[in-house]
Amino acid sequence: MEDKQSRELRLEQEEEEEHAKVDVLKYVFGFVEIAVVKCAIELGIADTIESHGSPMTLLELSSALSCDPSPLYRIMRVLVHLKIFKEKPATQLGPKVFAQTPLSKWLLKSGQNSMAALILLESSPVMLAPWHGLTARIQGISNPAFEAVHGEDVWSYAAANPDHSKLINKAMACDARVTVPAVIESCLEVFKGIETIADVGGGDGTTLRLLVEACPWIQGINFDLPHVVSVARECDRMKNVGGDMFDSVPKADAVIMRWVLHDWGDDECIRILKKCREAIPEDKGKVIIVEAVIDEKDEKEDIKLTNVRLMLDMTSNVFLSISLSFNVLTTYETEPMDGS
Ligand SMILES: C[S@@+](CC[C@H](N)C(=O)[O-])C[C@H]1O[C@@H](n2cnc3c(N)ncnc32)[C@H](O)[C@@H]1O
Repeated sequence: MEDKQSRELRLEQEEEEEHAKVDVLKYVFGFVEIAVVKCAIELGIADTIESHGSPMTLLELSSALSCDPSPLYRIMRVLVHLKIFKEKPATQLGPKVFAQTPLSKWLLKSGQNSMAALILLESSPVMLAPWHGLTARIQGISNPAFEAVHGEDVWSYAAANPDHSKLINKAMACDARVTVPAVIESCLEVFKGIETIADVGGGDGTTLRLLVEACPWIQGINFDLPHVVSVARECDRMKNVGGDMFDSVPKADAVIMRWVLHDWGDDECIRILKKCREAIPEDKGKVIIVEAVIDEKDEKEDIKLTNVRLMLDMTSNVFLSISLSFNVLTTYETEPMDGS
């Protein structure tokens, strides 16, 4: 006869098998979530409800978006299931309505908290195609998968394709608008005493603009590839300089790099850091790195953030040279170089 312990173990295994039967279907249809969210952004569903000023019925929404109500309803049903929008029950006076949630507001096409550009970048055909080369990449058969598909690395491709470059810059800017104020608020001490700072790989200058606005004692240089800075915005106490960080970095009291090193392998990171070291004063220079860090030993980590860090690391693996990822602000005070 089965004892209590064996019975419990058997029931636990049966339960796990039941869950697995359903869980595996996530991988059959996983791509649909991204496609539906992308569609919601492209249609401007969140923007339409926002400018309407109150929740909308299906007919109001379909008329505002010039869509057939039936397919729109099916998209809305998924978006409600994903808790991106809320469906509020019908009242005596009218039918059910669709309302914004904190999550749908991240899908607005513009504004302080918009992540739309980053979602549109990552779900663009250009960025999705390389994922088909992940296996070959892991087996070491191919170059970074982006190069294998597009024939050149991400940055050369962006230089030759202004629309894609614009999408990258917009995507980076929307993330910067969210993370940079948090970095400044929690690490203001780091920026005290810095008179000039170069943002290396600074994109369209959003990070630096937020920094000089919050720290009026700082003058900034936004440094990036020439095709990027040629379309970057100018603002007070900040200028744009084009160049290649593997050749040299503009001289300043400090260098900041946000989301740059994770794009490169160890050898390239060392070359970039040496150029940063040459650009700052011997005795009091700073290199400030803002990155995602995977801490495999931290068992108390927020599981959702760990998920984001691991996924970000996979994008580095597919698109670029191999690297680990970081997510904290780290500063290195300068020390005399020993030539290594
Ligand atoms: C992931 S983006 C980060 C943008 C920006 N730091 C931010 O946080 O929004 C990486 C940036 O590095 C720039 N970059 C790539 N290669 C470069 C190079 N050789 N010299 C200077 N910038 C480079 C890219 O053009 C891009 O703007």
